[in-house]
Amino acid sequence: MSVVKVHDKEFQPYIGATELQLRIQELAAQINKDLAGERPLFIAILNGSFCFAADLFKYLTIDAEISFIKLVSYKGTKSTGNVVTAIGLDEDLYGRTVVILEDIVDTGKTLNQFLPQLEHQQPKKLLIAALLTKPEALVYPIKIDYLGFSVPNKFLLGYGLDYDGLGRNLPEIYQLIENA
Ligand SMILES: O=P(O)(O)OC[C@H]1O[C@H](OP(=O)(O)OP(=O)(O)O)[C@H](O)[C@@H]1O
Ligand code: HPA
Repeated sequence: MSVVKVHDKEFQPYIGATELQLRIQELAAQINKDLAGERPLFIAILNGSFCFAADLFKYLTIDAEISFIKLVSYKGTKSTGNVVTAIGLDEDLYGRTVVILEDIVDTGKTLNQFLPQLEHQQPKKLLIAALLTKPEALVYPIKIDYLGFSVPNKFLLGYGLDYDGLGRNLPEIYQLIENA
């Protein structure tokens, strides 16, 4: 692994492909143990989570379903602020064990705005699996049930994460080199 340049910025290797896969296998093993017999519904939030979702799901050995949604945020009126709606969520969550799949919880804003919509449907359990989180960046507290890595507050790239549309196809995770 070496430094990569995407658009105008340089990124250094941060988490290798093997380390990623080993950690995701550990998360899957824990989920296999915790949710056996519950036939959980995994909801992966696009775009960024597609690599994490695909790999984690392949390591599951229990009965499980998966669905993909896209969140769209737009400016509301001053009184409502940003509103996040889901495109593509067809399943009825009532009484289900639901696991949200995210590549990264950064400020927590996305999930903070979206989770109430899911809770409204009264799932039996609403769990969160996130590959990455940046504790120093978290503004909206989110309880992550299955966490891959806690990382410093630096911009990351690769394994689904993009910089202005590019870099999602890198099989490992890179960190922005500041002032490069
Ligand atoms: O905790 P937050 O500060 O809300 O950041 C996390 C969100 O940001 C990224 O999505 P993004 O909106 O960049 O869209 P993308 O997945 O299509 O890249 C990521 O996939 C999370 O959904
Ligand atoms: O560090 C990041 N990299 C790419 N996309 C992101 N979305 C939230 N945080 C990040």
